[in-house]
Amino acid sequence: MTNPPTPVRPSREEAEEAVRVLLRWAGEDPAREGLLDTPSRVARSYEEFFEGYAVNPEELLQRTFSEVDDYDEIVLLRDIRLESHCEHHMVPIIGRAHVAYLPRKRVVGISKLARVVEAYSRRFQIQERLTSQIANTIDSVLEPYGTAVIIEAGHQCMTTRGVHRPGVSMVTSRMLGVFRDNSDTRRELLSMLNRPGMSEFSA
Ligand SMILES: Nc1nc2c(ncn2[C@@H]2O[C@H](COP(=O)(O)OP(=O)(O)OP(=O)(O)O)[C@@H](O)[C@H]2O)c(=O)[nH]1
Repeated sequence: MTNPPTPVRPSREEAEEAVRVLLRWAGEDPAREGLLDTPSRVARSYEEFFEGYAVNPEELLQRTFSEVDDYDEIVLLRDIRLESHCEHHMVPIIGRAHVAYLPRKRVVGISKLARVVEAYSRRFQIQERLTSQIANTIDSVLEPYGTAVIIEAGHQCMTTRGVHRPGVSMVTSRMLGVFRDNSDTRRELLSMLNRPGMSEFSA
C-alpha cells in the first residue's frame, strides 16, 4: 500500500545538478548571482514536499484509545489542509480533505488522521489514489464500521498551464463499510459536512 522510496536515491549533488540543467533548459544561466543558491534551495524544498516517502502511515495509527466504549457515532475531521504534487506535471495540488470513520472499538488521536493525510500527500500523486490510500489505511488499521474520505482540490496543472481553468476544483471520495453500504449513514456524514463552518472553534 505504501510506495517504497526509489531504491537507488541520487545524491544531493546530482539532484542540484538536475536543477541547474532545468535552469539552463529554461533559458537561464545557473551561474547568475541570483540563481547560485537556487539548486540547494530546490533540493531542500523537495525534501519537505516529498517527506511522505519516509513515513509509514500505518505506524501513525498504532496508538489508539479503547476506553471509549460508549461512543458509537461518526468521528469527522473536516477541512484538513492538503498540499500535494501532481505526478504528471510535478506542480502543486492544493485543497482540503475530510476524513470520517465510525469507530468499532478503538478511536485514534485526531491529529493522526491529519498526519495520515500528510504522509500520503507529501508524495507525487493523483487525487484518486491519494483519496483511496488514506481511506484504505485508516480502514485496515482501525477496523472501524466504516471509513470515508472526501478531497476537494485545485490542480495547478489545470489552473496555471495547459487548459488554464482557474477556480476549477476536483472532488473525489472513497466510502468504505457502512458509509458505502448504508445510505442513512452516508447521508448523515454529508449533512455533517454541509453544516456551516465552525471557524470560531478552530482558532
Ligand atoms: N484523473 C486525474 N487526472 C489528473 C490529476 N492530476 C492531473 N491530471 C490530469 O492528467 C492528465 C495528463 O494528460 P496528458 O495528456 O498526458 O498531459 P498534458 O499533455 O500535459 O495534458 P494537458 O494538461 O491537457 O495539457 C491531464 O488531463 C491532467 O489534467 C489527478 O489527480 N487525477
